[in-house]
Amino acid sequence: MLNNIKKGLVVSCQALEDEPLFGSEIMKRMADAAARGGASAIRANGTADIGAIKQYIDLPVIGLIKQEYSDSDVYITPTFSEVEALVQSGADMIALDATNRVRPDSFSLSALMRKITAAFPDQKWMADCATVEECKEAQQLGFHCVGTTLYGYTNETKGRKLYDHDLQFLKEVINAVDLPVIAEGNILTPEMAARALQVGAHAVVVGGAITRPQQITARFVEEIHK
Ligand SMILES: CC(=O)N[C@H](C=O)[C@@H](O)[C@H](O)[C@H](O)COP(=O)(O)O
Repeated sequence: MLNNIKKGLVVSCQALEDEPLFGSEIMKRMADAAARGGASAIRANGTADIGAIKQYIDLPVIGLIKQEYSDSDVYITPTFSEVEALVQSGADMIALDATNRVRPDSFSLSALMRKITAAFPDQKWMADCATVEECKEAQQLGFHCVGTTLYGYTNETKGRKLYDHDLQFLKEVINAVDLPVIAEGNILTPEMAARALQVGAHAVVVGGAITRPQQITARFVEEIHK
């Protein structure tokens, strides 16, 4: 899986229930469009979307389940039960929140990793991180790659964007770990994606700039009304 996406573009095809494109019929077509455009893999949320995409096109899928819990801010594949569902859905790699935030039931990331790697020894794991320390920790815990997915989305990193200072955070992560580093989060243009690969990212994930037309429209509207 990681070899297949090397220096490639992973397109994140996600629409939540409150978004206009919500629904597996639409997401599988979005994934088909990405495949026809040359994507090397798809990132998708939820077993319904993942199943539909895997049936419809022939690309590897990085799967996650966004699930909110009242006792935690962690919402990307927070617990064993989401992992179990993702394994059954056939996701080729599973992405989990690997931040240092408290997880549901205060179950630690290291305990969760022990449990899931024992239960599903052949599965590949991607760590969605927000800090360099979290990426280093993820490497220790046995993840196969790390992503910059949550940079700017935790209290500790609020207000920051991956593209700040010519991708400084991404470069720091690449220097700090030996694992493949996936550049993900707020990559808005082809030039930014190319730059992420140029500075050493293994692959780049682009979501909203390709698959969330409401975000794309809002950027156009903001620019023309400046
Ligand atoms: C922070 C969070 O919840 N990120 C989610 C992770 O799967 C998705 O909502 C993003 O679309 C994805 O990371 C790609 O990023 P962007 O859409 O910015 O290209």
